[in-house]
Amino acid sequence: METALHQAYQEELAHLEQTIREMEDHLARLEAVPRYTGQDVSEQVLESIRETKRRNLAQATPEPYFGRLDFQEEGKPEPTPMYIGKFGVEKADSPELLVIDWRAPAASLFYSFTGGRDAASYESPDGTVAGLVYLKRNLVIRKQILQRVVDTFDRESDAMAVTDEFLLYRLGENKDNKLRDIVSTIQAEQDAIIRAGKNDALVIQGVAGSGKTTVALHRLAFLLYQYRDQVKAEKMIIFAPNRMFLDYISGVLPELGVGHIQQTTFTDWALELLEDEVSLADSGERLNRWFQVGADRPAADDTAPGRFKGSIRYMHWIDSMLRAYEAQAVPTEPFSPWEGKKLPAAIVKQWYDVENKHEPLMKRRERVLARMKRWAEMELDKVWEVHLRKEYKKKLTTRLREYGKRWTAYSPFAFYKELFQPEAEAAALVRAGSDGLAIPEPIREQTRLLAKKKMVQPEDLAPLLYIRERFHGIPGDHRFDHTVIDEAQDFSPFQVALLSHHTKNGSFTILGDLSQGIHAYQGIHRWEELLDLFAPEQRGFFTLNRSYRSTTEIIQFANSVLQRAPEEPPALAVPVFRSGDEVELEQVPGAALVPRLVEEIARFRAKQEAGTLAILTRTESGSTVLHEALLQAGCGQVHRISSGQQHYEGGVSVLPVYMAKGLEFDTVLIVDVDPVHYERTTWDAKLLYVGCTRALHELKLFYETEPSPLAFG
Ligand SMILES: Nc1ncnc2c1ncn2[C@@H]1O[C@H](COP(=O)(O)OP(=O)(O)OP(=O)(O)O)[C@@H](O)[C@H]1O
Repeated sequence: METALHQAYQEELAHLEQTIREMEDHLARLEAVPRYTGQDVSEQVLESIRETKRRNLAQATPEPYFGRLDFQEEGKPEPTPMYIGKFGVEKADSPELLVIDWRAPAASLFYSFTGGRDAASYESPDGTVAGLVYLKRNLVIRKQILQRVVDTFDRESDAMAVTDEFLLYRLGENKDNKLRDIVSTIQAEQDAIIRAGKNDALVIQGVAGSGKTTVALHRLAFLLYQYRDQVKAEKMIIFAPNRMFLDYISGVLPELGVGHIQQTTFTDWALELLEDEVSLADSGERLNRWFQVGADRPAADDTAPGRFKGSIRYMHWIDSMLRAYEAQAVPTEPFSPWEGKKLPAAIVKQWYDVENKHEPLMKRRERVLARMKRWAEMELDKVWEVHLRKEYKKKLTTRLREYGKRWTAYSPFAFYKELFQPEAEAAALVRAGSDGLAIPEPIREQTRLLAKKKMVQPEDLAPLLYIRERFHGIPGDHRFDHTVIDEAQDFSPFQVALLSHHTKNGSFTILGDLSQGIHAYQGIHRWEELLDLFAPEQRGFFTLNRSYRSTTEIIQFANSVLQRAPEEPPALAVPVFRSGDEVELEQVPGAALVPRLVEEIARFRAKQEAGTLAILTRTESGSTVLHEALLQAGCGQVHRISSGQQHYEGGVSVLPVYMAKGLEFDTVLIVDVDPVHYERTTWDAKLLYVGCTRALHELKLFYETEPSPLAFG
């Protein structure tokens, strides 16, 4: 065994040296060709090909590949080794490949092959390619140095079967403050999602730590490779829950050689499209209200403003209001540009209802008014008396302006605001098309009060954009080639329906976890709420149940939290077998908590590779107080993460548990795990579950007198 490993290492060392020599030689030759800056189109194309090769070679040389697969295609005399890396690299003087891009069809076998002696196959543009796998090997190369060779399958050896050894080695590493790519260890169930076709709306329910975010980012890189003639990076967009999270994931795409993909939050995107006509009511205050401890917390049912205004029923209500406006907008009197001349109202209506029917509402208005002007000018040309013509022209301008005023042009916000006014006009609109939906009085009142200050809540943004779309349309070139929605359990059906209008061909990756639905006052409660927005043949539903982030002990503990909740959990995470320390639930009297945490931080910092540690509090005010106390206790640099945070610094952080969603830390310490802060409710169970599943290697929970019923018993 030892000898075999040694031989494999020597063989790979020689191959690596040879590959690097060839790559460096190739790069030197390309660098020697002077950059073409002239106007000849074919020369420009050749230069751009050379430039891509230069870039790929420069990016690939430090770590040219991470995997090797020996595959004997049916009909071929012997197996051929394929080396798989982040970037495809050709030989200098032939189109033969030194390294295959991980996204290429042949490379898919490296991920989908999970062992066994039977024939394996992959799909290529020319059809299915079948054959036998002889060897699957993982290689770790850092800065051109071969660090590790691990065979996960060897047909020649009886001792070997596919194991997770290499995956476990990668998972055991400490993390810094950024999410990383996983190209070398993508698992078969993740690969199926990454390589799914472009024109499907994929909805992925994945347990905490199952790699949803990571998989979505790899999928973008795949789509850009596979459909390079149809999709452009700058036409793809990722929606993430907050700016700090965007900062946290910002490293993955550049690592995969992909740039220029738009990354935003729904709020930022919407406010920009609305040209900042409105501002958002204080989001920190809103979070504090929803995440407060005790009986005053509002119910997260369908009457919660976010659920109500995020529903498709509400979208239909807005629709009916727009229809009412459409029906009533055109003045009913004829247009008279001057005495004695009339354009019958029926003709104006005909121009509006028939000729411009397919235009958005405000464009229709503009077009009809322009048409009326043209009609009047033509009539004016028939007037021969010069003095009358002059007089009529003046009148025409004034009367057209007055007519235009009677035909109200709204901005999206002005229109939306009207819908909540008790006054006559809104009442008329309501009568004309309310479709029976009664807006609960508290919601109406709150919307009205905020609107007076030109403010809205996050759940008003989708309706506002919807109105904007109906008023002005969405230009074709403003639509996205692909849209990713991360933490989609916090999105409303209205938001997703709206985004589907902004996305070509229903090309979506929508991912989330219902067990982490801690914003249930605005998000979905079942995936069907989103799936039903897409035609059955155009959607796909995937589940990821294996959790890669945390140790077995942590996952088992987190699962037990969900199981102690009153409601049955949707799906429990299955840990990858990576064992670590037991989860600790520790009683610490109030005054002793800060010294105890200081001790934990010191112990953590003393480790060779310290990584990241988070202390999770139940509320934002709790983290402010604790952060201050830790600083007072001389704990050194500790970051406090609050809502509105832009960057994630790593190191030691104190934050409310709901802000930790999507992030991960080597060590997690959760305080106040008692019956007051974490009651036996489904909601609190989800919160505590989110907290526990942030930990990669170590999890400790603290309580003062009695542990939370969700953590014990
Ligand atoms: N195939 C894999 N190989 C190595 N690491 C992986 C793999 N899949 C996931 N991971 C790691 O697991 C961790 C969790 O990944 P990620 O944050 O994408 O999961 P998630 O499902 O979005 O999590 P959550 O819902 O809890 O926020 C990351 O550290 C990621 O690198």
